[in-house]
Amino acid sequence: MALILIVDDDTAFRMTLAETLDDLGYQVRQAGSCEAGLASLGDGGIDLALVDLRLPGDDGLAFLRAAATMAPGLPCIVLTAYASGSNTIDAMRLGAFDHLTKPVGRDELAQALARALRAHQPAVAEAVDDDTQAGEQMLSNSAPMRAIFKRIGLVADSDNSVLVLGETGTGKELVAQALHANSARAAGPFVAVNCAAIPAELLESELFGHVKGAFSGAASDRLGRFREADGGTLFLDEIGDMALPTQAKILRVLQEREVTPVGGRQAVAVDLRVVAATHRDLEAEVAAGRFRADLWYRLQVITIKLPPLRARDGDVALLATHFLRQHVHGRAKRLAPAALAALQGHPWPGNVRELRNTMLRAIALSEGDLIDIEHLGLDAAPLSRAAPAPATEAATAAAATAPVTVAATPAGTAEIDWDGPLDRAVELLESCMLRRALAAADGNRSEAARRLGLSRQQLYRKLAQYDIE
Ligand SMILES: Nc1ncnc2c1ncn2[C@@H]1O[C@H](COP(=O)(O)OP(=O)(O)OP(=O)(O)O)[C@@H](O)[C@H]1O
Repeated sequence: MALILIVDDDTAFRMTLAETLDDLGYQVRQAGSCEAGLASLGDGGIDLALVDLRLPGDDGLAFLRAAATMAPGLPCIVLTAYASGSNTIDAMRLGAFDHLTKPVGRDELAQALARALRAHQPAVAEAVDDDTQAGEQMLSNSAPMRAIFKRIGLVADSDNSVLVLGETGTGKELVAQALHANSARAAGPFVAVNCAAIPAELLESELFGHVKGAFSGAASDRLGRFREADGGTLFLDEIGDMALPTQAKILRVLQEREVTPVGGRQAVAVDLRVVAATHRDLEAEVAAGRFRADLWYRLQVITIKLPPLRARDGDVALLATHFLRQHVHGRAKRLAPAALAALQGHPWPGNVRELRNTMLRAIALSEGDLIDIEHLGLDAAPLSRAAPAPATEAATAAAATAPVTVAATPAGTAEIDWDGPLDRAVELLESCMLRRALAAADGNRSEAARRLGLSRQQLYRKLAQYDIE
């Protein structure tokens, strides 16, 4: 019978957990602190440890660190009341086998224990620099995101390229930052380039730099993003939007590990890790001849695919309250139950970014301390709703004082044939949303792009595609 050590300072929780473990047929030892847990570990015989991350004094991470030396290979499952990206990532880097969020269901616990005891892998403990924190916290309590946090923890230290996939606003940049912050390169620079936002003719000089006089306007030498990221991580966002000739050049740099600035003769060595991201289906782009297969192979050595927000159980409520707490200054505001239900029922095509913007707008629009359904600006029928909320706080405030009235458009969503071909329906929806966003932004394309969560280049392409003036 396996002997399980529970390390948790919450006596009531520990007792209940011990009873459940007893019920499941395990022997149990209990400890209320990191020190007591390590002492118990020193007594020997422990097959697995269940460890709360938040402990008074030395915390759960300190326990994991010490356990890796005292009992290498001991499977540890981390328990927290509140799973954040960084604590899961840290725990996984320290060799934790799994991560469970309290309250822990009996079935979930039974499965996790069975898995951990079966695998009983040697711990992959490595020294962790306590200062390595992702800039912004990635929050989630959902199972698919917990799996993502674990993956980040496991691959952060490798130097292989990582391809981050996922719909717009799912947090791809945050993943790239977390990979960097938890890697051995954390002390080096993190340089992000949005490949879709830079005109194709400038992208090369932006990425590889140029020498003075390389072209008219090149008044001085420019390092370029690859060399700026030397010793750190280069994040190539929207790589699926990059032109084929630039793709060829990126591939060469990744192969040779050196860059030649535009107009320069001398190649310069670079030492960096590349993380690329796209909301596009790169495999389909490869099949369509718009993305180089050899670059795709090289980038997708490690792939992290973020689930859309609608597939993250419980996260809408968690994130909505988080954004409320983060952005309400002064008197606290709370969400009415109907507003929470509306948030939970919304499909969130713009994912976490759209939720964040919706909350910012609601905060600006609600005068009292209650955020109700009318402050959210979510339409009952999600597919015919207006463009997503503005992206910046300034724009949010502006939108709050100037409510947008949008004229009926020639290509309204009412024309969509719901039983017809999907392509046609998507085209109608897109062109309708483009027109509405342009109307709402008084024809200002930058503002319309922001409302739609597109780069200006993407917007221009779409306007041309639908022949919209
Ligand atoms: N799990 C999360 N917890 C808290 N904030 C999040 C989370 N995921 C995303 N965000 C926030 O949502 C916004 C969008 O995130 P991010 O820019 O990383 O998405 P993205 O997938 O890179 O978007 P795009 O495809 O448009 O480039 C940011 O403000 C980010 O801080």
